[in-house]
Amino acid sequence: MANALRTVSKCGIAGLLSASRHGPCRLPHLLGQKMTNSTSSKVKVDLDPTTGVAVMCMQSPPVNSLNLELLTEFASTLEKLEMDKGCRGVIITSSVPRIFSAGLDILEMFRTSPEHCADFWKAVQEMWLKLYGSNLATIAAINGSSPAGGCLVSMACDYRIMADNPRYSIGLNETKLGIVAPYWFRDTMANTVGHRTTERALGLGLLYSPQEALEVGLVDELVPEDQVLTTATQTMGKWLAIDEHARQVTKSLMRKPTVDKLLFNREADVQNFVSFITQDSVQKNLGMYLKMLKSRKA
Ligand SMILES: CCCCCCC/C=C/C(=O)SCCNC(=O)CCNC(=O)[C@H](O)C(C)(C)COP(=O)(O)OP(=O)(O)OC[C@H]1O[C@@H](n2cnc3c(N)ncnc32)[C@H](O)[C@@H]1OP(=O)(O)O
Repeated sequence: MANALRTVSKCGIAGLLSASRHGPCRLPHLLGQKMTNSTSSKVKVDLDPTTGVAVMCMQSPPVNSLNLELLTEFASTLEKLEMDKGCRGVIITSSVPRIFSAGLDILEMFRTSPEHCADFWKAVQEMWLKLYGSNLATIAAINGSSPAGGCLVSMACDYRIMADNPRYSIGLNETKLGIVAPYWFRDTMANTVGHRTTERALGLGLLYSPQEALEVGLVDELVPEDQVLTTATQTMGKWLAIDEHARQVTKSLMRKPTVDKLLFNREADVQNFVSFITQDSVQKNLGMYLKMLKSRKA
């Protein structure tokens, strides 16, 4: 048990699981690597060595849609931070004005090959496993709209602070696209807001205003737009003031069953996604939704 808990503190919940199934946690070469002010194409990361807090900023205009590239970079950045002994907490935010993330990039699932869909879905799984199973304290600084996959990223954090701007929205709106949020999206939401609220939200494909999201517990706090990041930084101090080992093990106890469900069924989940998304009727729905997005501009 003591060994297992030590492994948790290095690798997060997913790391513990990979340790128990495949030997010691992966990517030992990343241990000790320092990341300060590194800039990559779609995720900028700033690690403050004095506080141990990193800010991961999605910077993929126009809408931070989660395509294969952004998802891969997101997951690998998080993995490096996880392995960095100088990092204890991560704040996730966006540099794109008015948008946190538009969710999964629909173009990755529309008229692409089954092989591409499978690779894309593996990247979505990987991002969620790393974030939801992270040992780091994680805060979403939601400084814009956050539909579907954007909402998933937010919910996978330990705490959510959203800009109090009624023009922004957040929620799992998949049914509005004629698609179905998979069970691990649903579980993440149910763990956040409870079963009944999730049932209604998913069934109706609800996108909540910040005030509504606060009321149902989808976000924890609303602040004026220009204070989202500073509030996230202050709040992180509270999470990091808790004994690290106690916080990490408690987080693992809360999240491990949900992480395990996907971790032990990844391949079946990929197959399920590919066979669903490649159906003609689903492709037609995605095509219509894309058309609708474009026609709103005109
Ligand atoms: C068994 C498994 C089943 C499958 C499970 C699949 C789970 C899926 C999860 C998802 O995340 S699906 C994606 C859901 N996302 C949305 O519904 C958001 C759609 N976008 C918007 O509502 C708006 O774009 C916005 C985010 C509110 C921003 O509005 P704004 O007016 O600022 O920008 P737009 O002019 O609308 O968009 C600019 C540009 O970007 C394109 N775009 C927007 N969102 C996406 C997206 N998610 N994927 C791909 N492309 C997107 C939009 O079409 C515009 O393109 P152009 O017209 O400039 O070419």
